[in-house]
Amino acid sequence: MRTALTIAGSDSCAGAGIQADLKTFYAHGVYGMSVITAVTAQNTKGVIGIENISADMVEKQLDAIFTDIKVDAVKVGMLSNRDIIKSVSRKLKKYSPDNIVLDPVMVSKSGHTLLGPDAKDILLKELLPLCTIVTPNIPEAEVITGVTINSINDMKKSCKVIFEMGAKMILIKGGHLSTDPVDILFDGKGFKYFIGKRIHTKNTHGTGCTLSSAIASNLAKGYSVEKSIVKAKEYITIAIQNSLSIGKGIGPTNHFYSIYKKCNMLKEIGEFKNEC
Ligand SMILES: Nc1ncnc2c1ncn2[C@@H]1O[C@H](COP(=O)(O)OP(=O)(O)OP(=O)(O)O)[C@@H](O)[C@H]1O
Ligand SMILES: Cc1ncc(COP(=O)(O)O)c(N)n1
Repeated sequence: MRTALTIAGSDSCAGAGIQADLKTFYAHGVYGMSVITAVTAQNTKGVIGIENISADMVEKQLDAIFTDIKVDAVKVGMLSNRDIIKSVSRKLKKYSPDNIVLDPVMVSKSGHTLLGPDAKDILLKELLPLCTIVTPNIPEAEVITGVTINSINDMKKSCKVIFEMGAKMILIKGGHLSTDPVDILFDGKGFKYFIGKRIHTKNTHGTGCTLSSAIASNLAKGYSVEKSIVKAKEYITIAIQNSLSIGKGIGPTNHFYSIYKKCNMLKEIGEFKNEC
């Protein structure tokens, strides 16, 4: 079985962070593992508290996994502060896994800061160049580049700036556009466009976490970066279409629906015999 590791924060309501990542790995048939960088007290309405894990304990978790188990892909999410970023970068440099997807989480959908203001520079300098692909949303791309994004052209300009900073591949996600969402991939040579239809729902908690861990799952299974994004977009679209009105705020996406659909499909073609 292929394996994937998430290095991210815990979200107590499980719409985003470690919990969303592990659900996504599971739904993709990939063995999921976790290194927790912070514990957040969080629900669909917002973030109530954050307690960071010490950099030393983050390193111990990384050593525990990498000295024992082959990791086919890594997804990196919330990293909180400079010390944690330095530790994660050092260990990823040392163990050098084949595929690293960096979701540069900065602010939650509910507006809470998840990355210290002094941590951005070290993230870009130490971690960005180690990653196969970085997946900022529009506000994150604006903070990284200083380029205001109002159009597809602005997204393309930002991709080029992030490439110049040392990223190998950049996917700027269009969930925050006012139009239909268009995600743009740049590999230093050309652009690819992943065009979606906007699903009108308030329940989009954890969409970025889910997309990046779906990309990591597909990379772990050996798909190319482009194919991994196409398949991850299919997954997130179904998860948003069937998102859940749980709680009073921004509800989570629905991972179960994808598994359920897959099981029924396998049943139909006679390859799934057990109860699903
Ligand atoms: N309402 C929507 N309808 C269809 N696709 C969407 C919608 N919102 C987001 N997406 C898609 O979901 C993926 C994640 O994009 P988004 O811009 O929401 O990331 P994000 O802001 O990092 O998410 P989060 O911070 O909530 O985890 C992208 O592929 C985007 O196109
Ligand atoms: C632990 C953790 N990681 C990431 C996010 C971003 O997700 P969102 O933007 O949907 O709030 C979050 N809220 N919590």
